[in-house]
Amino acid sequence: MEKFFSLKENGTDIRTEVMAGVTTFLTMVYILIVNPALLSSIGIPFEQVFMATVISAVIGTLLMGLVAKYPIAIAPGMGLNAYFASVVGAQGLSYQTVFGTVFIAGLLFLLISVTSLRKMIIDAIPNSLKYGITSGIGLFIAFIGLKNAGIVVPNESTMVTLGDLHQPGTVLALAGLFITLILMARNIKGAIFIGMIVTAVIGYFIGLLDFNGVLSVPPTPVFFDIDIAGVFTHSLYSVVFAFLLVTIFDTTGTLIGVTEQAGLTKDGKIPRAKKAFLGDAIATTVGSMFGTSPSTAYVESSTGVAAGGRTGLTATVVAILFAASIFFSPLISAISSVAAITAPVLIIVGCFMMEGLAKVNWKTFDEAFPAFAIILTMPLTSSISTGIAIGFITYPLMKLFSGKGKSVHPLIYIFGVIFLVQLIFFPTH
Ligand SMILES: Nc1nc2[nH]cnc2c(=O)[nH]1
Repeated sequence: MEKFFSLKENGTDIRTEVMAGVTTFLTMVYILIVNPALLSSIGIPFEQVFMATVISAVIGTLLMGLVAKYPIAIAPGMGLNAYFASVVGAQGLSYQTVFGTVFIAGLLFLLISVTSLRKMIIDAIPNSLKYGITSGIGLFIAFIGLKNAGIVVPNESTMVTLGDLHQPGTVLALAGLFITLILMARNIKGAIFIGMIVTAVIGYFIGLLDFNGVLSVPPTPVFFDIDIAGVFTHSLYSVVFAFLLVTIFDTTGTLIGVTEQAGLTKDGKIPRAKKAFLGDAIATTVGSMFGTSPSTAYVESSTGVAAGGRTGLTATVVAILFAASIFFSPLISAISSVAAITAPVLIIVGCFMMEGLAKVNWKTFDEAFPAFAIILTMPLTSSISTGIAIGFITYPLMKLFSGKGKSVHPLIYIFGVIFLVQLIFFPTH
């Protein structure tokens, strides 16, 4: 094991790596609760999503640990699951058809990962768009958290307003949010997970949470409940594109951030980037076949790195813990059914995703405005793909008008025209 993971070379040992793996697992295990909660709200059977979430997290994270050998975990991303749900709800599409879009995005991602297109796309996309998109998703999921908790409600004249803070569910969500924030401010490992459990215990005693047991035989996974032809009959190309772009940007940004933090980059580059991308692409494709939205490298991996994790052993430990979770479906199912328990997580993870805004050059207006336009429109239109489109349209336009048109990669102009045509003539979600 020492040799396989080059533990000594990376200045680490088995004990540190195991502790780092446990830390990362504790910070991201909420996804096993929140992902089925979000996706079952649009009709996908809870147990199908639960098993699909475990399967994609285990496959993606194992590939990251054993093949790419990074202390980085992969699982279905927050934001993309919410976007998935909004596409199904808004257009009356079946979830099987939207799984078809994830499947095609996964295959394209596989193709891009093994060719030079990967580098070209990553190099061509400016920081304002890359980080604007991740941050916009952060606001988008935080808004969903606020709505689910009843903290923000519809209003005729202002569209949204503050909800009734006396409702039991809203009070529980606020209590859960503050408990988790206190744990995070105290740097407690697994603060999000512990916060959810404490909120669930309070919820149980005040009668908002019902559960029948903790352990059971794992549910049977559902395989290939998917409609690929529907993607073409409904022309869902912009949805495929949104899934594809977001997974590529998100994984790139997270890989750069976490490998830099771990001191694993070489001359500013990520060694074995191709293998890491392949891990994510495979997890996304397999996930769509079992029933979940696209997977991505998790920012929460930074907690394991902070605990000393430097090698693929950390990720392997995370994968083993995810695999062991399949026996806890009754407990997870009960917790997922109470929005007040999952809403604080959506709000807090939303904050994590805003981190990239620091990398946008706010002093240069033609860089700042496209990023601003993305983070403004994503939550307000409840659409990640609309936010991406607005970013890709405004960026080259701003550069052209400010006389810097030549500094923009031709690919961005092509994307800009495609998004403009799509937004005007084929508005999907
Ligand atoms: N980078 C990243 N980390 C996450 N953690 C939870 N969801 C996400 C996501 O969508 N992207």
